[in-house]
Amino acid sequence: MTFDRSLKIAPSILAADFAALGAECEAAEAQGADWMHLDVMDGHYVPNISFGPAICAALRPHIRKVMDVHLMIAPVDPYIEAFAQAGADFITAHVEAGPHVHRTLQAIRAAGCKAGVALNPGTPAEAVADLLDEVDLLLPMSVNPGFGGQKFIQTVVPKIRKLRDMVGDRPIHIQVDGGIDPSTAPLVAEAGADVLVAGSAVFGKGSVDAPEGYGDAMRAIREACA
Ligand SMILES: O=C(CO)[C@@H](O)[C@H](O)COP(=O)(O)O
Ligand SMILES: [Fe+2]
Repeated sequence: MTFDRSLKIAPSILAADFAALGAECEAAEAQGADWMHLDVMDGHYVPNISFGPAICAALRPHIRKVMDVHLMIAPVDPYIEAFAQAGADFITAHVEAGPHVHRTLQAIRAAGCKAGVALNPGTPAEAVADLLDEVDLLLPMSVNPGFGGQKFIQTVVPKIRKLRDMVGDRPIHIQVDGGIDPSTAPLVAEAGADVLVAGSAVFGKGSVDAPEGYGDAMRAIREACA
């Protein structure tokens, strides 16, 4: 199958109604979401706690498309199998989260998942230069991880360009996460990102009872990038 470098929108359920997560995932997909982004936070690597593998497993039957799990946890390795068992398609770990990133990425692939590596806004693109053979996805963060609804950090734009050059023809997705909305999306898409994570810009615009707002929000992002 040819590698899909077209623009994809991955709503982050961090901004969804936690009391109705299954219905929220179904609503977002019905309204045009390409991937579903699940933010796992441990209160240690980041100063917030969200949910773990049990919630991901419970959501799997409600997600027909790509289940994209963003791990903001340290350590990572002891939990890879649990997220793979939960049904993750992509598992992304932070390059800053441990000393043996190669081992982590290889373990993700060995567990049958696609492997992603995330970089915090203060981490240079070069930090992943020696990892390109081990990854299916690069995630330069456009906010410091831990919370939704933060302001987009502009320095991610030249970093995306640099990562795009480094990737060349390799089948590696470039995902961006944090503060993505119709005003910031075109900047990152033009720089070379193909997967745009958006939390508040999608789930903040509707509800399970009024899901058309999600569709309008995703259309606005796509149109801004066209
Ligand atoms: O990983 C994270 C935050 O750490 C994200 O996935 C957020 O959930 C994005 O939220 P918005 O900035 O789009 O509201
Ligand atoms: Fe995320």
